[in-house]
Amino acid sequence: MQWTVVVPLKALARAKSRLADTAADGLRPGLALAFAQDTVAAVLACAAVRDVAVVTDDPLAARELAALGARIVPDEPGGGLNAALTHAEAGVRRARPGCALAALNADLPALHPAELARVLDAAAAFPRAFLPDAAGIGTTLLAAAPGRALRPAFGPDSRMRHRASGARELALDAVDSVRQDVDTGGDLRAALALGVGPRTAAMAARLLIPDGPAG
Ligand SMILES: Nc1nc2c(ncn2[C@@H]2O[C@H](COP(=O)(O)OP(=O)(O)OP(=O)(O)O)[C@@H](O)[C@H]2O)c(=O)[nH]1
Ligand SMILES: C=C(OP(=O)(O)O)C(=O)O
Repeated sequence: MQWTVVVPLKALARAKSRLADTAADGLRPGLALAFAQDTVAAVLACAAVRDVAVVTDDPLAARELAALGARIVPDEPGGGLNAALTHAEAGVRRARPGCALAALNADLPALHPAELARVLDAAAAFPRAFLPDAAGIGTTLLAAAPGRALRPAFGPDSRMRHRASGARELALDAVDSVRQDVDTGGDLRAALALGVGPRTAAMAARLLIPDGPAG
């Protein structure tokens, strides 16, 4: 099965507020963009992915991610993450009614295309499925089979809420790069230890965070 992946991205100036103690205000937008670029580049390199739509209102991010090959959907509702995803879902399904659709966070800088393919292949067996994040509280990926609505419930305790919504929780080994979202300085170190994409590695060097396995 070939997937359309929707990646939501907040305006960079407001993004990654929980990284305030790791990256100064002047560096955080660039760091959020680097995460999104490395995430989107890995999604585009995934054999199970047909195309990528980024839903965002950020002009710089839109330009940079379109240059990588993503389609940009304006965040017209302006009503937060789940409204943005549902809006993008409607547009994608208007254009291609029979597509399989997955929502994936933009803060997965260690994302490995082969691991994403394994998660999407596993999700294909269920009407709706999701992958919990590395912390075990949130969600990094929510998938809907052709003809099924995504019904996103991202946000606080989204693992519990996606489970309660009837989506199948995927229990997979060795997909750490798809689970490792970066919300805190500790998450960033964990992602660096997994191995991040080139833009995040360059930004981490500016933050003076050593790259490679955590000691
Ligand atoms: N298009 C869109 N994307 C959003 C919105 N809110 C969050 N996102 C994206 O959804 C994913 C999870 O976002 P959050 O954890 O809520 O926000 P964050 O910027 O990553 O981090 P914090 O500011 O620390 O909460 C990230 O990819 C965000 O960029 C929104 O209102 N619109
Ligand atoms: C929005 C979510 O992500 P984060 O962990 O980045 O808040 C979520 O897990 O539902």
